[in-house]
Amino acid sequence: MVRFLVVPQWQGSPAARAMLLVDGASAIAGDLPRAATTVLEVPVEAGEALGTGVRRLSALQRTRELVREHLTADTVLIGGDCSITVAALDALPGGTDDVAVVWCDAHADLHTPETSPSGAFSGMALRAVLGEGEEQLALSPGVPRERVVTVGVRNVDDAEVDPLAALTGLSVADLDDPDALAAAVRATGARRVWVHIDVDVLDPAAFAGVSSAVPFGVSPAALSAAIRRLRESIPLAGATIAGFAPRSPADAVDDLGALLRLVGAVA
Ligand SMILES: NC(=[NH2+])NCCC[C@H](N)C(=O)O
Repeated sequence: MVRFLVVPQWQGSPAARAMLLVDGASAIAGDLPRAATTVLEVPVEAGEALGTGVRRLSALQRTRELVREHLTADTVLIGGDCSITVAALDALPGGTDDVAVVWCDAHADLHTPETSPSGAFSGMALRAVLGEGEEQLALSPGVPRERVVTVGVRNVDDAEVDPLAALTGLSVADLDDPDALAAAVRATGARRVWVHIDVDVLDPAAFAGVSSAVPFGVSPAALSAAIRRLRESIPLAGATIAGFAPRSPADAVDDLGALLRLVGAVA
């Protein structure tokens, strides 16, 4: 049975109001089956960079330990900021040798501490999945780039252009074909797949509660259909739904339909 692990980490976010991610995590948690849900008590304080180029590194490390203690097979992680996926893959039962990673996100998240405009770890999260960047946080071994598929990335900083081009990427329009994602992941040869969803991959017209909205995203229906089709050919190793940052409880209610649709697709 699927377990939900709610990780209200905000310290990886570059947003001015990053703490809205904590509200987003609890709004989602309130709609999950209680018996299958664990809410982690992550640090509330900001933490320190400890001489690295990653802001709030100490808090991120503490949360990573907590994820390691609680992650089981078949876990759906609920964020929080999107860097919690790195913690999950680091602790994944069975390791990542047979795992493909599908990164659904408006942003490429391919910075290193040297290139990051913000010092926020969420902007470095996919790079850390590849095993690069700050070594205290990067996966070791990383997931080889041949086993990473990006979906809906459309806000790319200059330093991210080359590393993004080295990955297989599906555009928003590519998802018009509901089989495209399954085919791309099958081509990696992986036997399991981790699906990472930052909700900013969705179109802002369909989903408002994100810290930095990027126009021309995917529809909740197209993304859910692609994930369901994917799961018919490759089993999930787990999934992440991150980046929900509602401005108010009333706004959170507006987005819950789309969120539950995504939860239904991965759980
Ligand atoms: N998944 C996200 N919300 N990423 C935000 C990254 C924004 C920007 N590229 C940075 O590194 O600061």
